[in-house]
Amino acid sequence: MTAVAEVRQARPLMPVEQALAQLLALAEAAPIGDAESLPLAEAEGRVLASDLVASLDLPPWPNSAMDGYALRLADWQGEPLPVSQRIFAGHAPQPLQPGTCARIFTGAPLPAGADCVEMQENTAEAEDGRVRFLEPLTSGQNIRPQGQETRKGEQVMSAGTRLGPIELGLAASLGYDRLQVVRKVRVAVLSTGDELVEPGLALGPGQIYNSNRRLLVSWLQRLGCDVVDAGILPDDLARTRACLAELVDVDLILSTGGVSVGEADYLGAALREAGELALWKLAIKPGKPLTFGHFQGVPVIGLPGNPASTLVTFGLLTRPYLLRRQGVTDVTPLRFDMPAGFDWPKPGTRREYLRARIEQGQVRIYKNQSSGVLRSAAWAEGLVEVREGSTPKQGDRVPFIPFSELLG
Ligand SMILES: Nc1nc2c(c(=O)[nH]1)N[C@H]1C(S)=C(S)[C@@H](COP(=O)(O)OP(=O)(O)OC[C@H]3O[C@@H](n4cnc5c(N)ncnc54)[C@H](O)[C@@H]3O)O[C@H]1N2
Ligand code: MOO
Ligand SMILES: [Mg+2]
Repeated sequence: MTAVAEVRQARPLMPVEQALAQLLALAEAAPIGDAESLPLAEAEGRVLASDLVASLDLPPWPNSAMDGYALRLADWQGEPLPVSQRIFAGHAPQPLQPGTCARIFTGAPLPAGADCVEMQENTAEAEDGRVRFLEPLTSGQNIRPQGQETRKGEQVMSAGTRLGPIELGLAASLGYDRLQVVRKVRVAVLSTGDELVEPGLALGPGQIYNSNRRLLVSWLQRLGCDVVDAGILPDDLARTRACLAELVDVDLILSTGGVSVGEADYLGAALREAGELALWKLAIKPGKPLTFGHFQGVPVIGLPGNPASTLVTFGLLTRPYLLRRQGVTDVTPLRFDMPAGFDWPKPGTRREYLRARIEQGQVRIYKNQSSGVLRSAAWAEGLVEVREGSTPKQGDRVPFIPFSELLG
């Protein structure tokens, strides 16, 4: 059968879960093995290459959780105690003199011999500057013990953790100024289509502006990828082959357009020729013709050209693939079950991802869900998932995936 005859054949659509599982398995088979050491300031968005082990106890010594007074409980018989020292954060205390208390401030080291801190609001000044404790006291109160957060030698983050502000803060709290991270994934972005013109230039007849390139390049940069802009590729089989053959030193070729069954859709043909088309046609809407293959050993993901299809298939399938190649285990976006603020009477044969937002606690969908309408996504705050065959009605709970789960 010729390639053209083959693509004209109807074939069953692959369920989204199955496609994702296959993509993740392919990602695991091609891990980005190299690591580099980076200062914390440059590590945001990157993936930890090795487990991070605490090099010290945290906190390194017992300290006060309150501004107040430290004392030894056994020294207190209900009478006011004299103050024998003042201890500020960042300063070393003297051992506590028996029969006295110490003025102490939040974060200051507890003096040896003290086993209790009382907040100043529960004290009163007595004669000679002594301190009267007004409430019952218990041993250990308001003390943050040494190692309460982390013990030296304990694993605090595992390889494959993505480093955001919180993880970087945690590494800093343990004194790390550099981390071993997986090297950046190199992704070539290719926009296919005779109709495409870059913004800023004049449009000729039949032309439109290339929006997918900007969307993908910005998104990939957020994901910590090294982007190679491979420009616009005209709809031509020979040019497609030649272009793919040049992109040899990348980890992934990510193209848009040219994956459906039109006579100017050449990406699938080029991959089919090269004998390595692993995935094509998914039960997803938008995004059905998503394509995965290899060209001369380099993985290629062909996203459908319609901008909303590009967005959905990048967010739900390509993003997890790229993260898994860096060793990230948890690549599943959170979904929140929310009451539908719409009726969906017609059951579909593909899993639909509708551009939606939350209004008054309900999921509302954009009026025009055409895959060519990127404005729907700009209006939206996320995607609502409608499963194959299901017909949610007003008030039924539907899974909502916020864009914030996908964009970073
Ligand atoms: N006979 C059939 N036709 C189509 C089918 C089908 O099953 N049978 N599927 C439709 C679906 S679903 C989709 S999605 C599209 C996917 O098409 P391609 O991936 O081949 O993309 P193109 O045909 O090249 O372009 C589609 C659409 O998107 C616009 N586009 C492309 N690239 C960009 C870009 N970088 N920036 C902005 N807009 C872009 C392009 O102009 C087209 O309008 O196929 C359906 N057809
Ligand atoms: O699957 Mo296409 O992406 O609906 O327009
Ligand atoms: Mg097409």
